[in-house]
Amino acid sequence: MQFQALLEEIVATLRPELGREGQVASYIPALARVPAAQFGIALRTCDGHEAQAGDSTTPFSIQSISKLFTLTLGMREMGETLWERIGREPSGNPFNSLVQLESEHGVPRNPFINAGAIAVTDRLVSLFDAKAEMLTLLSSLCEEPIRYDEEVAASEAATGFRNVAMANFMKSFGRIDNDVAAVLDAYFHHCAVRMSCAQLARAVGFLCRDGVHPATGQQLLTERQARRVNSLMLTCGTYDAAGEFAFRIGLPCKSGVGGGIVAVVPDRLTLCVWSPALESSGNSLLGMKALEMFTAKTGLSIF
Ligand SMILES: NC(=O)CC[C@H](N)C(=O)O
Repeated sequence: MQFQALLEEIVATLRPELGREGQVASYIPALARVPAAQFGIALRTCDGHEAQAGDSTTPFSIQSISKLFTLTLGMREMGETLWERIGREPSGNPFNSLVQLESEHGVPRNPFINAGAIAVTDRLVSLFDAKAEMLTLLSSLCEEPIRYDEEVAASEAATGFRNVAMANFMKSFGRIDNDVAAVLDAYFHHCAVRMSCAQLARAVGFLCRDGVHPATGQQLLTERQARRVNSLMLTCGTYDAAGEFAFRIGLPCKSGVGGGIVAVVPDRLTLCVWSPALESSGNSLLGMKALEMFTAKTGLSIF
């Protein structure tokens, strides 16, 4: 299949729509300054062929896409015990909602909402330097150094009132072991990783290869764990728009409020789209359109 030509066609079709609809995330001041009129797309097949178009090498804030890698580290280190403190059900609520936490005794619905990622991060902080470990994993998957955007991390720390509330609330139920400030410092940094579409398409490659690290050939997750990450992406990866994503796109996806979305076609390829303007649930508007075009034109879907 001519993926390069297809990605160029998608960029050419959607470019005229840039800046017309949606809003750049404004609740994190450092993200509010990102110019909306940018759009990139990149893919990598399981056997290592890459294609990319538009602003595919421009680094952006990966935000909640980091929750995928936080979960990967948690599953790799803890196996089944990870699920003692985190559920596996879609929340049907915004990613930063607190409402279910009270009646559900501080156990977040899933690892892909903020509360869930904070709970997984707490487990990682108990094991190692979670900030360093994240960069080690991402740099190894991308085969080049990956770094934090300290300005974004500081901006989140200064304004992340809901995340502070959530972490303290979970701590009050005895669900957070470590100092809340230390857990949030790691969480905010993870959200503030800077990567491009091309790097992200490569970094999630293990999810279309049954958990095998694309560069080293090592088993990062077991085949069963990789399948489970994909199923969680489908049901929970795009917050309260997960149903809409399954309906329109039909692929496991994980989004972030920086405007990036990664998607997996199991056993075939991984892709990443980026455009900063978001719809009301916090997913990239043009990113969703691009993925919809991609699946419509290729017929690739898990259904
Ligand atoms: N959906 C997102 O990308 C949210 C991540 C953001 N850093 C937050 O904690 O609010």
